[in-house]
Amino acid sequence: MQITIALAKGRLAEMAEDLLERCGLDVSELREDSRKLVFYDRKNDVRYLLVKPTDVPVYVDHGVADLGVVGKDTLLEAGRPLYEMLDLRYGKCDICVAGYAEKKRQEITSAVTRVATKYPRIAKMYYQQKGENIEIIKLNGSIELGPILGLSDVIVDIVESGRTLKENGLSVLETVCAVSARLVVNRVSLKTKYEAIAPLIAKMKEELEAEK
Ligand SMILES: Nc1ncnc2c1ncn2[C@@H]1O[C@H](COP(=O)(O)OP(=O)(O)OP(=O)(O)O)[C@@H](O)[C@H]1O
Ligand SMILES: O=P(O)(O)OC[C@H]1O[C@H](OP(=O)(O)OP(=O)(O)O)[C@H](O)[C@@H]1O
Repeated sequence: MQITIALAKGRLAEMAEDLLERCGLDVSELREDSRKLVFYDRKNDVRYLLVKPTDVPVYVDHGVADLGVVGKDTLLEAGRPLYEMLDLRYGKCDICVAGYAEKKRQEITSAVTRVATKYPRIAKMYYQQKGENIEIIKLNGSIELGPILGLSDVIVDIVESGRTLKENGLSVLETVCAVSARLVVNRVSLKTKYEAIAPLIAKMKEELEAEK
């Protein structure tokens, strides 16, 4: 029974390949420098799709992929009804509210806090919880520019080392949540392909335990 795994391209790809390899899967096709988007491990009857991180939850939710590997940030933002099976413990970072430190923040004059972010859903949920009214300004990258250019008061973005913030004169003001890569499964696939999926999840769990 073939299973399809959607993998996020970019930062998280290599670590996902390493983990799959340690679980006995053949990822050699994935490691080839090609422009292909679909890869196979024919021996283990696994098909891999290499897609944009934000598209991983889409493929898994639609059942085109049975499993997916993607960051918790992307999952929260997608808000799709997937089963999150494992915390893979790599790709670690935080989602934070960042901006100018207190002194400069007092200079903010806008009535409603303007929040620049690539994560409108997460930002909305976070401020709703706090009972604060905000205006979201959706950006797709270089989010730190928001407060610098006065486009926004703060940002909600990923912080890993903190270097980008520091080099742009900004600081973490609040931590929204911790992020790491997760294994997600389509709800129907978990039932219909249980015999193929369960051993793979068990093996991944074993590998992650051995790492501790
Ligand atoms: N320093 C970091 N910056 C951004 N993402 C990080 C960082 N550290 C870990 N991650 C994780 O890696 C994922 C982002 O990977 P990547 O940067 O390849 O994609 P992206 O820039 O969001 O995608 P796209 O190419 O679609 O813009 C995030 O969703 C997050 O889970
Ligand atoms: O705390 P740090 O280690 O500096 O990492 C955080 C930075 O990395 C990410 O940007 P990315 O490199 O994905 O570029 P982007 O601005 O295009 O999103 C994120 O949006 C921050 O800007």
